[in-house]
Amino acid sequence: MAQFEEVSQKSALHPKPAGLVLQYGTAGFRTNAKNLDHVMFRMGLLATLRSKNTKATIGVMVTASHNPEEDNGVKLIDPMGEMVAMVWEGYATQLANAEQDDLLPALKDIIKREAINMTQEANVFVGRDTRSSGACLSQAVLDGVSTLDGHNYGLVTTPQLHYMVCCQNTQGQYGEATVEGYYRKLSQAFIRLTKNVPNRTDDQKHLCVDGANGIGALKVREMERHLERELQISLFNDGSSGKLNHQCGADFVKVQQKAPTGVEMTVGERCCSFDGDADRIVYYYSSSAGRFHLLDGDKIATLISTFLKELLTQAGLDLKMAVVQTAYANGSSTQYLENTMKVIMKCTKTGVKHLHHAAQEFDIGVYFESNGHGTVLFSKTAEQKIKQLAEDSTSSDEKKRAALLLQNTINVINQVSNPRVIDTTDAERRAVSPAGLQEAIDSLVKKYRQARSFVRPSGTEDVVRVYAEAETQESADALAHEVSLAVYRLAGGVGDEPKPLH
Ligand SMILES: CC(=O)N[C@H]1[C@@H](OP(=O)(O)O)O[C@H](CO)[C@@H](O)[C@@H]1O
Ligand SMILES: [Mg+2]
Repeated sequence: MAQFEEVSQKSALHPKPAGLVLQYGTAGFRTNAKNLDHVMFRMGLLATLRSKNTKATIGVMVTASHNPEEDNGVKLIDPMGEMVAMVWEGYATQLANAEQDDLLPALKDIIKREAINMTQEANVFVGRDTRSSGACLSQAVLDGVSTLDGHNYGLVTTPQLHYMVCCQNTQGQYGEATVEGYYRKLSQAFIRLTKNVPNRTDDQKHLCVDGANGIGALKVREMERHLERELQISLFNDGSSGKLNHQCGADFVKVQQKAPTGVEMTVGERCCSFDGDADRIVYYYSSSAGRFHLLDGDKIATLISTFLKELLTQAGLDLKMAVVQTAYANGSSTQYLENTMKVIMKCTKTGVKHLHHAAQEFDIGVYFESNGHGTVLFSKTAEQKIKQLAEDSTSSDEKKRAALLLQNTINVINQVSNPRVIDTTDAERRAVSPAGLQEAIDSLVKKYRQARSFVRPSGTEDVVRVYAEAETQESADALAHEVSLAVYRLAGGVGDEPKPLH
């Protein structure tokens, strides 16, 4: 077929370095930008197939999120704005790793397995963050998508591209598939929501935003114009001089537990940080004693679910709400939500797609990773019940007010999303191999008060991650070090022995 001949010719312009092997991990492909041209071209091909296969628009986001500026990556977005289906992650890996001569057979294999009708039209939306390699790499994606079937949105955040894909596939029901449409929908809901907050002070209208020197900075500037001064933003790390994610951004703040470079915090001032593609957020402030307080994903989930629970009670609505976390959630947040707030709690594997799927099982599913990825999902039934109540002329003022606040909350939230020897179970909280590792961790944990620890292979880097929590910082550090040594000993460590953590 002519289509395949064209693929053959074009793929020669995007050659794969022989022997290079990459894996579609938790957040797609991610590595040094120099090694990604062929991957981008091939993801353009794959997104086209996925679009024909689902008869819907598919998104391709070119980003390496919180990683250094020199890196880049790519992730695919499925029709409703969610992460691409798991079996297609496998196809992505096959296609990215096929040597030059094996590309066509690999492509034909996917077409056959999924019984794809090649005459079906395709539509692919492409977006990228601010990395300097992004323009060329998104062009390589578009080379893979036939020119008629692609739309390049250029510079957008990951949540914006998810939103646009979802709008396109719901014929505008979710909103208008443009960046302006995104600002309008979210800012109008925000203004309505905050106007209903009694006695909102000027302090509460002010927010310091660390843009991580990336796309979040550009887009928050654009959005500010729509907020009618209901939110006044002081923007730091706007990309005009600093380097992307360097000494700033959500990951830096979460890991270092301190303010990013460039943000001058006054006591009690509200601050927040995005990551490199603005799909993570963490908040922080400093108390009068100069102590740094972080509001990470665990705290955000706690605040949101408490707020929603209050409104549900006021509205008299019987909706099933759950909070979904991962093994990284601080044990006290889980206990507080479960025992004090009486919220249904779920724990899943690391990675937004796992949390997202678990959250979909409830009328209202609040999900957050500790590092600040997350959102709230409302089922269709929940949305309908809330709408009915808001429009019901016979219900009391209090109920109506609560229902209206819930409605504005739904609209202010962008609901669409965004190795090897060690094997784990129980949402990655226990290791089943290598033999003896879990027992070793259990006996180390027993030595400390209020302690938890687990290990798991990262889904985005070639490392094993060690997590530890305990009553004091010193105990947590000591436990982390001891568990790292056990991993090194029992999982056949290579390279340097692990060093104590800070
Ligand atoms: C401990 C941690 O923060 N892990 C991150 C990280 O995954 P790893 O599988 O741990 O490398 O990157 C993922 C994608 O961005 C994110 O979803 C996840 O939360
Ligand atoms: Mg990110």
